[in-house]
Amino acid sequence: MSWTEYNQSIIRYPELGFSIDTSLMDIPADYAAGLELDKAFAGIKAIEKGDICNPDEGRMVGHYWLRNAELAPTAELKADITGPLADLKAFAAKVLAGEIVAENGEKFENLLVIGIGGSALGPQLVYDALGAKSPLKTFFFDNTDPAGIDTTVAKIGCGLSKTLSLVVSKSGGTAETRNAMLEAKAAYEAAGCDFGKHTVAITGIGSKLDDYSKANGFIAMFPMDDWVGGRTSVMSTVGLVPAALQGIDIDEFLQGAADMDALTRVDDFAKNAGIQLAAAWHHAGNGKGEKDMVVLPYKDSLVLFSKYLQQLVMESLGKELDLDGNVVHQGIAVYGNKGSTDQHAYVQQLRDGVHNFFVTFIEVREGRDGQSIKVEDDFTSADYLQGFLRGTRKALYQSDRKSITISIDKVTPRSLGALIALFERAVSYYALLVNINAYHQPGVEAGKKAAGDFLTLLNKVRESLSADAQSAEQIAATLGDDIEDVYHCLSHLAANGQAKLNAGATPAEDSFAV
Ligand SMILES: O=P(O)(O)OC[C@H]1O[C@](O)(CO)[C@@H](O)[C@@H]1O
Repeated sequence: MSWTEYNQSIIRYPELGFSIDTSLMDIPADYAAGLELDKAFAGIKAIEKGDICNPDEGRMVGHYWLRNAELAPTAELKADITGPLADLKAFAAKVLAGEIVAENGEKFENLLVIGIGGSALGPQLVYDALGAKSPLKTFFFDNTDPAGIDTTVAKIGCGLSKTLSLVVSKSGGTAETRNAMLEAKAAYEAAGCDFGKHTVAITGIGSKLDDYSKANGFIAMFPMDDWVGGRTSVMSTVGLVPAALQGIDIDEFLQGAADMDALTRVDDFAKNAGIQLAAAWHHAGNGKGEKDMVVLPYKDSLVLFSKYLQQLVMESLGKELDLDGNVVHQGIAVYGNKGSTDQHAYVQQLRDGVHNFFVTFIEVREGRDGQSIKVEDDFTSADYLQGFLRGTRKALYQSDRKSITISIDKVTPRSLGALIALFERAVSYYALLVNINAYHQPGVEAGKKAAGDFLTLLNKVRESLSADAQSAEQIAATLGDDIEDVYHCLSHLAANGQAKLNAGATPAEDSFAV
């Protein structure tokens, strides 16, 4: 790759301390000409002006308005953004000033965020990246795993009485979040505390959670709008309530995103990092996601960015049908962790093994805030980190492995907001280029339904247990259900003290009794 090509491939936004270098993607100069760029630019405008761009759910797609309420298509929608923003800032200020306190009159010292998917990943990323000096130590329940919940409760320990909980669910009906909330309630009650007096809801108006919050005397409820998707909700009340409570400058966070939005909505391919990122993904995977995206931030505080992008990209782009109903099985698989840590893990395969990916490096130019010691005569730890990034990038390219490098000066609310906005925009553009709805998630419903079927069967199996040991086959014959499904119910009951297992040599020879 020549110096000239590097200069032609890089886009720099000095006002954001940002650059993106696609030179190592080897994109032919005329590649963009073969893409439906006009459709993508027109599509983004339709999204931002409030068309129903999530047709399957009949919803607008409004996350771009969250950082610039002036863009909202009506005064009412604008007020739905600015009102809660002012309220949440006032609320956070009162909590941090000790004006809103725990039931025992003490200042809150901890925060427990209860949510899953888009209702957890954004707050987790923001806290990890920016929350080092948070006045509220923050914990998460992001699953229905009781052992995980126990571990977190043990970590909070006697601090539970000074812990403010946020229950976050757009739909207000997500089973994992409901379960985790009830587990939290039980933990507060075991500590002699009233759950409602320590808890805030963030949910859609009129949802089950909204009703529950009123019935249980929650401290407050912050609304979430149906035109914001879970995976793009970090700049709504979902991400901003916890961030404000953590003392993070949410105005800067929103401004970074607004600035990136402004720079990536221009109809000029040469200047638009969002459409160029989408085009790079398109080229890498032949418009069909044939290559996975490995995300490698060389900065510990961005370790969750790969996980965050995994939901943003895969839940948005992983679709069976296109907008015309054709079966397309679109998507881009995303995984990653951080550099240079991963150099001592899977980078070996990236360099030498199966060639099914491209890398997105995230470079943070400043090593640390402050002076560094020399770890060798001439070098600091930051020199090494930079050396490993540049070295890995080059070594991969020498073995024909492509990469994008995105650089920011440092991890700040502003740069994180800009990074998130860049990827949100690239996802929108990519979806427009390949003609899919990026804003629904029908596939998730199949798993939820199957889980419901399992629970129904679990009840039936539990009731059919008797003092006489029976095999899965016998119980399945009585119930008229699938033997393997019945067997898994029996195994689960036995592992959780609700059935007695007489182990045989094979699952068919196992038998179960009450
Ligand atoms: O905020 P909710 O409604 O609890 O949903 C949580 C997550 O579940 C999903 O709807 C998928 O089931 C995600 O899109 C979403 O982020």
